[in-house]
Amino acid sequence: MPFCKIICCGSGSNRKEHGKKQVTWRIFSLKELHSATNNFNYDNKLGEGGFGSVYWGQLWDGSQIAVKRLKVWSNKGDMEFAVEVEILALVRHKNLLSLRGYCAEGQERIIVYEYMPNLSLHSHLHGQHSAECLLDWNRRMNIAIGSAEGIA
Ligand SMILES: Nc1ncnc2c1ncn2[C@@H]1O[C@H](COP(=O)(O)OP(=O)(O)OP(=O)(O)O)[C@@H](O)[C@H]1O
Repeated sequence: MPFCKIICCGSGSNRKEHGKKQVTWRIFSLKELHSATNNFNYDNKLGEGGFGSVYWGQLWDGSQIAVKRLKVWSNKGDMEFAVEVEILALVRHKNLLSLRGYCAEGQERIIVYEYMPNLSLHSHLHGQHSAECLLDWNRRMNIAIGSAEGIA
């Protein structure tokens, strides 16, 4: 899903706050992101998608971020990067992941998002947390409607 990252598991009150606050994005330096992620340390790795690896990081002000780093520079990767940044910079919705900014230095292409704790919806539906999570049909319907609202 290249440009519509849907928030699924953040805490309710934080999500509302983020929905109202018009958080603006900015350009990050590579140095700042190295420092925030402990040099893209393996221990900070949250996961991996088609674009590249995603790392947890913390900025100087204490705020937590998720840092997605393009694995190998290519025209296709560069295009995906531009599309995702452009769209996320334009849209703000409580059910969409907020863009914190990006970094484009040399061949590095990095997208910085707000950090979403509590793992992905996929892991709650089908992964290791599906047994303990107990999502009843009511909650599943609310998630489906919330996702549809975010996409719309
Ligand atoms: N903002 C975030 N906060 C917390 N974890 C995240 C965040 N973004 C991504 N992750 C973690 O990193 C993993 C990979 O994210 P990514 O967005 O690359 O996945 P994808 O949608 O499958 O990939 P792609 O669309 O690039 O093919 C996610 O499954 C999730 O565990």
